[in-house]
Amino acid sequence: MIALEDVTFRYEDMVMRFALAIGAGELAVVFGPSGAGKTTLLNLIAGFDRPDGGRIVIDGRDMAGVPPAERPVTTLFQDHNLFAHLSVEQNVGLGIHPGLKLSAGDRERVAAALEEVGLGGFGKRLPNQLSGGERQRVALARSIVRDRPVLLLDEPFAALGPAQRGRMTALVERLRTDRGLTVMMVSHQLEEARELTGRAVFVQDGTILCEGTIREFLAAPPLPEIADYLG
Ligand SMILES: Nc1ncnc2c1ncn2[C@@H]1O[C@H](COP(=O)(O)OP(=O)(O)OP(=O)(O)O)[C@@H](O)[C@H]1O
Repeated sequence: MIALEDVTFRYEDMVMRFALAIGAGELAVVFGPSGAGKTTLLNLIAGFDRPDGGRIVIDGRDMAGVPPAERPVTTLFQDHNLFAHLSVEQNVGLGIHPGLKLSAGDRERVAAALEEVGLGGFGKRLPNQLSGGERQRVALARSIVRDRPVLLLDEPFAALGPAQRGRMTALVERLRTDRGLTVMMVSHQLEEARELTGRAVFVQDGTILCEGTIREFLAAPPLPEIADYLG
């Protein structure tokens, strides 16, 4: 579903180089030190950054020249996901139509997505009338109505407490299995993904240093750098 073939990208003095292949319906947790290039990796896939070399193929299509809005990808960030002056249902509706012109069928899809993330009945509220976790669930509902096969998550739950983070991770996992989504999630807390079946991707100094299953990485970190990082 996602293939990065010798992709290079540079910020002034930092050169990054990524090669990666993720299958349809797979979960990959991307982790590694601050400044390693995790967000850049997601931005390259989403199309917010353009590679200097190499190829990115998503769902069998070369993404060269394809703008973010036309990629089969939706991205959820840590914050800045919602418009403060729009209601919850309007914010979710933006995932279907940027001009808020929603048909009756569209409104049903919005209501169904809000139910799916446990926010049925919250549609008329404004974002400032919600908790941080509820706001991120609204953003997740908007990702759902966009109906793209790839979901990229850049530490979207980092500002939440441990219990809330656990519930959000479980919700993402349910969406992945119910909808067959391919999910890449940046997280500093590999430990919190312990229960998930998926791949761990360790990024350091602008490259993928090592990959394995989440379980293997937690049970026996394959490199001293990873053991150091995990503490
Ligand atoms: N717009 C930019 N201009 C120049 N350098 C940048 C820019 N954005 C990021 N960088 C640099 O690129 C490197 C990788 O940044 P990136 O945000 O991908 O790291 P990260 O692994 O996501 O870090 P964190 O865990 O702290 O969010 C860092 O050294 C950063 O300073």
